[in-house]
Amino acid sequence: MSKMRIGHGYDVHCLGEGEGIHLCGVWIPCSYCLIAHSDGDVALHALCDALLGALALGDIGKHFPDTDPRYKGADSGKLLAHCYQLIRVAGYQLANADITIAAQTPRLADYILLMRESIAKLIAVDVNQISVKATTTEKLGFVGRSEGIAVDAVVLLEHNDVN
Ligand SMILES: Nc1ccn([C@@H]2O[C@H](COP(=O)(O)O)[C@@H](O)[C@H]2O)c(=O)n1
Ligand SMILES: C[C@@]1(CO)OP(=O)(O)OP(=O)(O)OC[C@H]1O
Repeated sequence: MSKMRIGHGYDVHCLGEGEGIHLCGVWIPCSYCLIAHSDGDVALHALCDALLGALALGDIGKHFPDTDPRYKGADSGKLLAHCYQLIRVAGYQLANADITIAAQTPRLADYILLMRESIAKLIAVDVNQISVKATTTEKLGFVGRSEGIAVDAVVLLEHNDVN
C-alpha cells in the first residue's frame, strides 16, 4: 500500500422539527432536528466515510448497520473514534481533513471553531489539521429548501513510516 492515501465521504440527513442538531460533535440549538438512526451527526458520518474510504475499508453502514439497535441514538463521536482507530492500527495517521457543510439553515459561522476543536479532540489531532466550512446552496435544491443537510469530507492520510 502506498504511503499517502486520500479519502472522500458524503452524507445527507433529513431535517425535521426539533430543538437542535449535532454537527461535528457540537450541539447547535435551533428549531430543527436531524432525522437518523444515530444522533444524526451528518458531518461526522461524512468524515467517518472519508477515513474508511481512504483505506478501502468500506463505509459507515458496513461498520455500524442502521438496523442494529446498538446504534440507536448512537454518539457519532464514538463512531468516528472507532473509525480513526482502524486507521491508526493500519499504520496511518491523519495529515488533514477538510469538511464542507451545505446547510441553508441554521447559521453555522459562530460554531465553526467549536466544530474544529470538537473533531480534533475526538481523534487527538491538532485543530489546525481540521478544516470545517459552511455554505448555503442559495436556496436551491433540498438543502436550499431546508429539507436536509449535506456534507462532503476529504481526508489525507500519511503512513507512520513516511520519509
Ligand atoms: N448554514 C450556513 C451557511 C453558510 N454560512 C456562512 O455564510 C457565508 C456565505 O455562505 P455562502 O452560502 O455564500 O457560501 C459563509 O461565510 C459561510 O460560512 C453559515 O454561517 N451558515
Ligand atoms: C450512523 C448509522 C448508525 O446506525 O445510522 P444513521 O444515523 O441513520 O446514519 P447514516 O448516515 O445513514 O449511516 C448509517 C449508520 O452507520
